[in-house]
Amino acid sequence: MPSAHRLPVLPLPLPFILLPTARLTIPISRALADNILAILDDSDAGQPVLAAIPVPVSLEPDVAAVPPVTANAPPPTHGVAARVIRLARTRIVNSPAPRHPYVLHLHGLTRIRLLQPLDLDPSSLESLPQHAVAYPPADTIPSHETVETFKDTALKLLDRLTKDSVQAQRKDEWLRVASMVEEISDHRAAWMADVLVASVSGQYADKLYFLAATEVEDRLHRATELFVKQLSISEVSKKIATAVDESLSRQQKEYFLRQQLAAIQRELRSLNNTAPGQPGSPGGAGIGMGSSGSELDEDEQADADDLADLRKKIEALDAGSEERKVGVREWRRLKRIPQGSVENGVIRTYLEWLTSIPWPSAPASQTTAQDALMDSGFLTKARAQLDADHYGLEQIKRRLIEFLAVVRLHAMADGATSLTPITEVEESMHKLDNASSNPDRALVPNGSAVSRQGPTPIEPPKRRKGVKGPILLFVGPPGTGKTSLGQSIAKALNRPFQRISLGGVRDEAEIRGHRRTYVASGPGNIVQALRKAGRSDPVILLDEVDKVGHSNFHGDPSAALLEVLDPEQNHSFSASIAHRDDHYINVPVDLSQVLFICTSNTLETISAPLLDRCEVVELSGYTYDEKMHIGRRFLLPKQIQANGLLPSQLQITDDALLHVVTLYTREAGVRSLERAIGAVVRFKAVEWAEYLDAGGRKGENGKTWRSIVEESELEKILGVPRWDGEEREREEKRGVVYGLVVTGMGEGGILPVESTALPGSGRLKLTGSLGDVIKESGEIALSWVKAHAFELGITAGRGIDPLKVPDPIDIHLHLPAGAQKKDGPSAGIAMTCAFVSLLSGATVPKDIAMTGEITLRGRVTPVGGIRMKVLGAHRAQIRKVILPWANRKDVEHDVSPEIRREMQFCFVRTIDEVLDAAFGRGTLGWKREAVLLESRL
Ligand SMILES: Nc1ncnc2c1ncn2[C@@H]1O[C@H](COP(=O)(O)OP(=O)(O)OP(=O)(O)O)[C@@H](O)[C@H]1O
Repeated sequence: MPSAHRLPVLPLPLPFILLPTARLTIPISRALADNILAILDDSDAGQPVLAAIPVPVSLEPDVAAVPPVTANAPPPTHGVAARVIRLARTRIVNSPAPRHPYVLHLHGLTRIRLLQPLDLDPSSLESLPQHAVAYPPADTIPSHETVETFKDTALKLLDRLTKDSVQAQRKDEWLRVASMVEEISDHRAAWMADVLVASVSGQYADKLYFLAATEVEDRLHRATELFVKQLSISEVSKKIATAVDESLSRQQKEYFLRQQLAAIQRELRSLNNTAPGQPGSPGGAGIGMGSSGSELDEDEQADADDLADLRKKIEALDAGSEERKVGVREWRRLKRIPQGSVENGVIRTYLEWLTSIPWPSAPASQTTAQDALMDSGFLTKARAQLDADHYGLEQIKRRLIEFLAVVRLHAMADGATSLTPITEVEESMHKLDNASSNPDRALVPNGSAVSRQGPTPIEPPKRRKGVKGPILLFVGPPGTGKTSLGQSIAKALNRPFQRISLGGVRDEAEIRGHRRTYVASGPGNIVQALRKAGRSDPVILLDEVDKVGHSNFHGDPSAALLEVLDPEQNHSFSASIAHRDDHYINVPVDLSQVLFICTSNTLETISAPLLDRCEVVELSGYTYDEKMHIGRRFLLPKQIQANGLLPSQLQITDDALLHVVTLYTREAGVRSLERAIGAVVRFKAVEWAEYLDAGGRKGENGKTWRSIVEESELEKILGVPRWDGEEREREEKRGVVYGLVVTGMGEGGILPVESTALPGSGRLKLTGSLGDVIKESGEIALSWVKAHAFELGITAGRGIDPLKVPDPIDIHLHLPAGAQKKDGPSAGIAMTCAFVSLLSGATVPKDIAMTGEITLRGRVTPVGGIRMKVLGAHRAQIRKVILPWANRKDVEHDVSPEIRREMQFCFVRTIDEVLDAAFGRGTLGWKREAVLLESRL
């Protein structure tokens, strides 16, 4: 270096390095900044030039002073002359003062060399010692080959950098540099080398080595070496990245290949199955990978099979239908979502539900149901079915046959070209029914009754839209055959039967399903029933509709139920299909083909809108006689079969059965009778088994086997009779009268009305969980008795309060079974009789029971539940019932002739008549003229 000059030396600590043409920003200490400022102040030119010399000393005191890469590096004498562009103070808010609070911006100008190596004492790094520097000679023109090699390598490196750049802007920059390199002339090549080496990343030592190259030729060689090294580094990293990528895609490839393999195995297996003649063929054995595979492979296989099944089911859905669209959409989502994820499972479950619902479009077996309806002998067969399953219930069976006839007419009207309004059809049905009292005659749609022996063949309709009719509501106590009647209707219609228990349903979602956003969501019970039925036209029995919850924070289940029982669809011939949504399925589900039947124990708690949609069919309960028949003809054979005996192996005598019916059960239905008969049959089955075990001769205790069950054996089998002596315990007592009630379960029975007098001040006390209406009835009854105390012979003169004279008393009236709530006006006459009995001393016989509402003027007005009450009274062995005159028609219509024959009915209009009927004429000291006189007043 020929010329020498003195410059302040700025040591560049590790890892900073500045090349000619490049720019650099470094943090510096306050002391160094002060020194630079001092130079700036002295400088005339404004931007002083420093000698920037890279030194192997770190800015951070704890970093090793000389890193290994620089161990063989030349001593710190080489650097660049750098112009100070800017000195600034860094501002970091709320932070302690940094050790290097200033930043210095430098611009590299040209290579220089210190004539004396720099002292690496740390204190000298803070000062700017003046050093003598030498400038290199002016650049010569390098050889063309050297330039070409340099350009070649540089372009390769630039190409790699362009390819590896992720950002588009960076790519463009590299491309621009590459085009510059291509066009650079030989004498500018060395300058280009400085620019490129400053721009590409490289190791500190390599750059230091490059900086020290003062000769042009040498500089280009060193730059080429550096590029080659850089290129190989980036190629190696690329290779590593590709290798990682490849290993990932190999896994994917393996997965797809496995899937294909599974599909091929499946196909081969089905081929083998269809060619039973060559099960052991070499080809087949060779391919039989399934046999050598583990059970884990089988699991995978089963999973793939399930998916294939699901796909087939979606493809089987009617093209263009809503369910198909949703199915396809969800299937696509399923394919996108990784297997084993929660979402995947959720979609699969949904698709399984969606495809398992019997959509009307599916190739359904409704034809069988339709054929059954179109069969001209349909009603005869239906009647036979009802008779085969149920004893008695004549009126109900007649009503059901009417119902089925309407269903049939609807089905046929659907197929007819002009649609008849439902009312007309129903009217014609009723006319037909009235015209034809002959049970041997069946109803046909053309409005005439014809003999069953020669039914007119009916032309099947061209179009089939399912069958409709009013919604039946069976109301009655438990065990009276509501469910089994529903089953018989389903059998008659040749449709599947499903029962949905609505008792205690509080959550709307139980009917409508949960939205799919809920974890473990699923469809509602209507859709579940449809799936179980496997057809879109089942008979669905909605059990205990009276016990469905009303609006609460879980929604409104009764409103959801109403929607299911949409009257629009059930009371019209409209061809439109009523759709009801299930929140989970979220595709309109067509319920127009479903025949809904509801059951309930009582009408009281059913909401009015629901009641409005239903045709009520009341089942009141059975008499002893009917129970005997049901027991013998239906329940006993059923139990014998259920317990594995033969009819010849067990007989129950009439006396024994009557004993069971009367003394072991008292309910309106036959459920406990069925249980009791079941217990008897099981007892005998055990005896029979023991008898067989003992060699077929002697049974338990050495007795021989007896197939006949007699009355005397019952106590041993069923225990002490529950109702034995109940009648005997009933007493004819002053102040006690028997009323008639219907319980919340719809069961009729008798209820004692007890009254007693105790010292007091003329007050009435009423107990027994009584509601307001029944309490008011009690007050009316007492007021009437007080007002007529003289006429009844209770007081010696008019205007005397029997509760004050001769002694002041209180009356306490109680209705037992205090835990059960009681209300209603029907105990009016019973309470009046109880007060009269208590105050007059006359008693009402214990086999008399009564029901009826009273008015203050002494009139008796009608009450409900007569049939249930009368049946209950009959079961309780009451001989005489006192009923309001206006209820006469109920007894005539609803009470069977046997019961009417066995019991005495007194229909009364006034309390006078009640008292005569209850106490017997002449028992009370009536002063009737006075009553008449008062009546006239
Ligand atoms: N008239 C009848 N003839 C023959 N069997 C009958 C008759 N009535 C009821 N049963 C039988 O009594 C049993 C109980 O009847 P079912 O289950 O239909 O009663 P339910 O009214 O539906 O009772 P719940 O209200 O408790 O559901 C059944 O086995 C049924 O077959």
